[in-house]
Amino acid sequence: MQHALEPSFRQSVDIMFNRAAALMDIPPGLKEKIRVCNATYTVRFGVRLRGELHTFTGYRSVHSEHMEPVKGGIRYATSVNQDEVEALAALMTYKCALVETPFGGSKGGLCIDPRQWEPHELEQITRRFAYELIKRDLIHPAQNVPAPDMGTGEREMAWIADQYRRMNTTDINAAACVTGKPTHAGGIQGRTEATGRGVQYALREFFRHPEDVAKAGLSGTLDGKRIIVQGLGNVGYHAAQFLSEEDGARITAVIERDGAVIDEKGLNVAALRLHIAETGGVRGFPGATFVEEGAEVLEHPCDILIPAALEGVINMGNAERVRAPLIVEAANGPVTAGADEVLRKRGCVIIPDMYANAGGVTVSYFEWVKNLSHIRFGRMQRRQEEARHLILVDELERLSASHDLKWTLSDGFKQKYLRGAGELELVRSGLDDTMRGAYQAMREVWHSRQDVEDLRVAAYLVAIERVALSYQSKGL
Ligand SMILES: NC(=O)c1ccc[n+]([C@@H]2O[C@H](COP(=O)([O-])OP(=O)(O)OC[C@H]3O[C@@H](n4cnc5c(N)ncnc54)[C@H](O)[C@@H]3O)[C@@H](O)[C@H]2O)c1
Repeated sequence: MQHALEPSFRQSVDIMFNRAAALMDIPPGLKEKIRVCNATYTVRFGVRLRGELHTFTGYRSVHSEHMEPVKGGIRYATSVNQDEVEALAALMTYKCALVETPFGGSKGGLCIDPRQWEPHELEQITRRFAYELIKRDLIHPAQNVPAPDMGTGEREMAWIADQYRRMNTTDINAAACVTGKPTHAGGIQGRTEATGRGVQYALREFFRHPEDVAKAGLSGTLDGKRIIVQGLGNVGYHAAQFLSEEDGARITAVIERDGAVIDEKGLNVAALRLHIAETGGVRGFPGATFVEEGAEVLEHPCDILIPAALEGVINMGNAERVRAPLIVEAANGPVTAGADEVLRKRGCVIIPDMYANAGGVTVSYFEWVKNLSHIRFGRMQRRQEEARHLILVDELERLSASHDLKWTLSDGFKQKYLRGAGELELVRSGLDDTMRGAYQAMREVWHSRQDVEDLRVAAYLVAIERVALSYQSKGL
């Protein structure tokens, strides 16, 4: 997706890293150690399908093991290559450090168009790929824990978990070898929508700071804001759905593979998703204007642009024409280093990928912890809550009796307080807390240092500092 003369995705990430690292007082050798990708494993394997042997190429990169396990999704797309996987693995290191999930960075990919294969064929391919990675501890609960990314979801994660279990029958922590599993197979509630939910929480947090909103030339709240979304997949769909349903934003355009649909009054996101599932694209969605050249819609006027599909879509070829004052990088690397500079000079505010899409890894962390603890997430907390509220209820009843008050506590009241927090509530509040905390960390750097121009450099500064501290305290 990069513009022909631009650096590659990995080089683009390096340029962004170096821009931040240049402002830091850490030894050059350590900066270099943090920047480079530790190792990339390439595998080519054959699977007999439809009477023929098909060879597939896959990768698993480990960017940084300053903390283990390392963490990062597995992508299925024909465009997957080593450069891309290494760039994505690097972003995982910085993302995990920024939101303080105790993981190093990793990423995997398989060169495949998943739409060309039947589910049972995909299962065979996924199990074979997983076998290759498990054999080398590149999938392992204590060493390397994948998750879904573009082209994969809970179905693929369930196959990977089962493959690991078959190959490690005595590992009691087998379920923690991968996150993003279905809830009935060791997953956690709220993981599927977590990245989109995180995008919503990131935007909410941004709009809680009028000073930051003004930097983008905007004002007010999310209510009524015009949003363009590219990619109505897992991340884009949930972000668009939550922002329109719960925050009053208008999704004025959606860009997909086959083109874009526009409706200034606001698209019905759920109906559009259904239309895509039924027809394979956005073309023909009732009541909306269809544009064949979808990418051009990235340049349409709006308040917020949310690229949620591929890297490099905002590049030197179109950056000058992108009119959104605020860009939220729901995808990884949607803005190239060159475009980043152009947009920055024009005053566009970018909420960077390593923060904006960190909701997925945050809730993956909760799932991993749940799997390792072998306790339903929220159960311990619920017991504590119950104990606290029982004391409260007792106290209130005692007080009302001792003061001869003419009321007693209703059963409904008692129920409400005795219910405690369920899994989904805990996941959501944990995610919200994480997104708020990480924003505050970035914001403090952004506002307190004259030499920090934007949120991206602020995010890198926070992340690199934490990784450096981890390496320094361990010794290399
Ligand atoms: N899934 C996660 O939890 C997660 C977490 C963090 C970051 N991300 C990042 O978010 C992005 C999207 O991931 P996802 O999981 O939503 O993938 P997905 O496969 O669920 O959805 C991707 C969507 O983009 C669309 N698309 C593909 N090519 C396009 C093009 N050229 N123009 C317009 N639309 C196009 C696809 O049709 C699909 O609807 C990726 O950059 C990924 O790395 C995903």
